[in-house]
Amino acid sequence: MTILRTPLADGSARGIPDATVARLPVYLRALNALTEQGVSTCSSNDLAENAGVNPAKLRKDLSYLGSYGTRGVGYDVEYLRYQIAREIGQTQDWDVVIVGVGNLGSALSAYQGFSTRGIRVAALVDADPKRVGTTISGITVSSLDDLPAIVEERAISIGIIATPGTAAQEVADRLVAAGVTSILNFAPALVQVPDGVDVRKVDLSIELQILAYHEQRKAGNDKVVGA
Ligand SMILES: NC(=O)c1ccc[n+]([C@@H]2O[C@H](COP(=O)([O-])OP(=O)(O)OC[C@H]3O[C@@H](n4cnc5c(N)ncnc54)[C@H](O)[C@@H]3O)[C@@H](O)[C@H]2O)c1
Repeated sequence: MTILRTPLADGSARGIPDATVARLPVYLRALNALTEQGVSTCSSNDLAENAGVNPAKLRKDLSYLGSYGTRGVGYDVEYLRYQIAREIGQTQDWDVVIVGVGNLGSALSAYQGFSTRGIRVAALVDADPKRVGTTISGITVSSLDDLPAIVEERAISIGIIATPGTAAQEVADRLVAAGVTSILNFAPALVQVPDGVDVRKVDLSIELQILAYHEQRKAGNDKVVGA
């Protein structure tokens, strides 16, 4: 039996390209589904099909983890789940703080799907005195001034910005000063952070614009076909 092992580039998550890291949760979801179906081993083709990616891309992605496929047998589903979960930090729970609990922040705090990914909304913070002290999704909203104490007490390293764009930089600065080292920014503003702090920006309007672009092209193509 030949064990196929590809060594890690540098043995750390930093050695894995961002695009691969972004696909790892998709593989994990596909592996979870296979486990639920009672499947214990799977080929890269099966896993790729379940994950909706090209098999060559999947094999390349898994090679960054040190792929543990067995020739003729495939991947051990349970072990691969463990490997991916470990790589993306899902073997431990991560407490996050949401800053800005208006429409979006409240909705995010109520979302049940984070917990299955090891993400726990541990604290809610807002600048509006009318919101501070209220309870949303079972969590009492704290004042922005309490952010350093909250981050320290709960050992929070991830913060979500759901404030208006005009407040985003100030909030990012406060999160970083409090000790947060990863930020998910929903506000429509770019924020500057020091080295060592990771920021990811989510912009649903850009995603929708991309779909609108494809719709426009489809409509254009239809015209050409129909002409
Ligand atoms: N990225 C996306 O895809 C996406 C989608 C929807 C909304 N948004 C953005 O998310 C943000 C929130 O949207 P919303 O509809 O929830 O707005 P909202 O007005 O309902 O809520 C904003 C909240 O932020 C609080 N806030 C303002 N300044 C603050 C500060 N300095 N510190 C802490 N809290 C502060 C306000 O008190 C309020 O509770 C906006 O910037 C909006 O543009 C992004």
